[in-house]
Amino acid sequence: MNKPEQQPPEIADFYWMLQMLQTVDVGLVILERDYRIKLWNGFMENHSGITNKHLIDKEIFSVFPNLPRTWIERKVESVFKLGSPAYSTWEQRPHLFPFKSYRPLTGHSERMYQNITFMPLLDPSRKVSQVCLLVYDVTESVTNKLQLEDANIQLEKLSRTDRLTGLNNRGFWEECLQQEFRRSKRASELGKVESSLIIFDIDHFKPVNDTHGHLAGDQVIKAVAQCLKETARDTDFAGRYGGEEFVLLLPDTGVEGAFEVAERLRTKIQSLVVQHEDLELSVTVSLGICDFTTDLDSFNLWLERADQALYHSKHQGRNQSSVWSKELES
Ligand SMILES: Nc1nc2c(ncn2[C@@H]2O[C@H](COP(=O)(O)OP(=O)(O)OP(=O)(O)O)[C@@H](O)[C@H]2O)c(=O)[nH]1
Repeated sequence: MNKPEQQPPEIADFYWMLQMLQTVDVGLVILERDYRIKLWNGFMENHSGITNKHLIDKEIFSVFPNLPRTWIERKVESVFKLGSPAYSTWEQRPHLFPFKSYRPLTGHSERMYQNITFMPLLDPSRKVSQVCLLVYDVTESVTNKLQLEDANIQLEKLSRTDRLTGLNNRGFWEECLQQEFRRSKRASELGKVESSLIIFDIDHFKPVNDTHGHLAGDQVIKAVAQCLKETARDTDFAGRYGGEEFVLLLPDTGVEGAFEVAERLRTKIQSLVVQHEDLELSVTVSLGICDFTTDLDSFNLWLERADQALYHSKHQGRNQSSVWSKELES
């Protein structure tokens, strides 16, 4: 009987190590001092579609001309020079090798996210003779992280948005008002500040609900909100303050400008025709305006004064705009 051929222990070790390098779920690329490829393991073969034997001894930039050469050279040269590893995370560079992402869970991400380590490999005299690039596929954890961030952004947006109208809700809008109040207070110490507030309310809204139902009322609220969105500038802050009460904060706008905006809003809403089933509904609004003045000691007082002006409009017959003045103080 033939005895199985015995191999010297070093050769056997070499084989199992080679198999491990080939099958490990991390990309391994070994580069010589002159950037020739010495190893391109199974992971790299599978994801690039190019086998080790086509790449071996070829200069990496000649086979992958789209690689960021200057960046790689900077990393590799530092490893040769200092003898210590260098790193790159997906946050700095999402990928080095543009491999497709195949993971079913993360199907929406087109490319594999990669963390890269550049490892020095030492020869027997302890000199760095080669550099090994370890390519980690971090797509799954990155995608989870990005999805979580997306969800948080959506949640934050939802938490400050009014469901029915899509306007800023009362809580978030009040935060904006507080901030604008603080900004105006600070700026007023240095010079003149202009900033105004409009609050308005749909006239006789209760009968709309009572006669035509809540859904009809909701349609009217949505249409008024749309007018408000169309009238406000990008730098203004529009919000739904309560049921049929709306607010508009106008930074860098004096009382004359705010009055003009209020009147534009009022006439626009007056000419609205809201379609609900076979009904055509029209409404008007009453508005109150108050500009920032240095005697205001809180944002609440600013709001209160605008509200006093709004009630003046109501008492004067509705469908009109009023500017706050001392005489309106109750
Ligand atoms: N459809 C609908 N109605 C709402 C909503 N929020 C508040 N309301 C209604 O709005 C009405 C407000 O009525 P009032 O405060 O009496 O005011 P008004 O009838 O507009 O009278 P004036 O403001 O004095 O002109 C109430 O009937 C509320 O039920 C909402 O989201 N949808």
